[in-house]
Amino acid sequence: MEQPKPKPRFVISASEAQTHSSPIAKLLPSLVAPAQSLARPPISNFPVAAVGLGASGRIFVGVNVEFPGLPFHHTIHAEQFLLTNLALHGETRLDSFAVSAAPCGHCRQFLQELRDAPDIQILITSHANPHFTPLSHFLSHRFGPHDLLPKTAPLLLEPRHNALSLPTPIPQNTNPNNLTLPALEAANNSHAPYSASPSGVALLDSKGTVHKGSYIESAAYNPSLGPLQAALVAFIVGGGGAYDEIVAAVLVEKEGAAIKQEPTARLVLHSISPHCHFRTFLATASSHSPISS
Ligand SMILES: O=c1ccn([C@H]2C[C@H](O)[C@@H](CO)O2)c(=O)[nH]1
Ligand SMILES: [Zn+2]
Repeated sequence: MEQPKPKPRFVISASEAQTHSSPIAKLLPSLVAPAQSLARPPISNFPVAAVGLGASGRIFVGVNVEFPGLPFHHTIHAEQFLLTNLALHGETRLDSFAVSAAPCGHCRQFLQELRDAPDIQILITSHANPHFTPLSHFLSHRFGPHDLLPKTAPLLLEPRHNALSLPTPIPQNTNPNNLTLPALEAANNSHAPYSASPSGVALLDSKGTVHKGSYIESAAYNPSLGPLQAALVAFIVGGGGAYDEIVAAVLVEKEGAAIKQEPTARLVLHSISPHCHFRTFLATASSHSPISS
């Protein structure tokens, strides 16, 4: 008798991945089609899923997310979602991933933020003869972090602390939902070495769960993923449904920063959850901040 198909999930533990009878090279592509049902593409109706293996042995899923009523550049690509999901769970390396369609140029560029990016193995399940091929084959002559940063700078997924702090005390009446500290933590994890303008968002849903997202920059600037998008990834991974379940949001960004997230985050949030309460707090960077040196 055929086994009932397990429901697709965004994270699979290493021990669970090992209990599967198929080797990882077969398991990753086998999870792509079921994971496509987790995508949210109301405009294109083109669901994309990327299923990746982290260095810890855990398996992570990324899907595309589209926002009706907003310009296309707010879209989250499946590969961006995958990297955000890895960051959210403290995974430090992406080994390989299987994806339902060829990664676009924007995603090939976004993946350059990872250490040893050229070695990441990619399999496209919709191809006639699917097999793993290194990212360097998809994007040769890369432009990446090494073009702009010193070799020692932490890359995406590598441990960092941006040394941001908030003026104390934060008045209690401005912090009704305890979102400020999670948003500060997210800002301190943000990968923003090109602008030195880290930021983070914390969202509160109607069940009382907090979801954190850290802004992720790309060396090529435009493929960067905003802090609200990153927090929406956490909301979706955390089982969130409709966006109007998001009742409150806090953005933390750096005082006097070269780039500002506040107007864009407010606009996107207002569009997807019109009654959501939104506040911004400005953080100061200590003079020993690794990103301002
Ligand atoms: O590399 C890619 C290419 C496209 N898409 C998504 C974006 C949009 O939602 C839809 C159509 O382009 O597919 C991805 O997620 N990854
Ligand atoms: Zn893409």
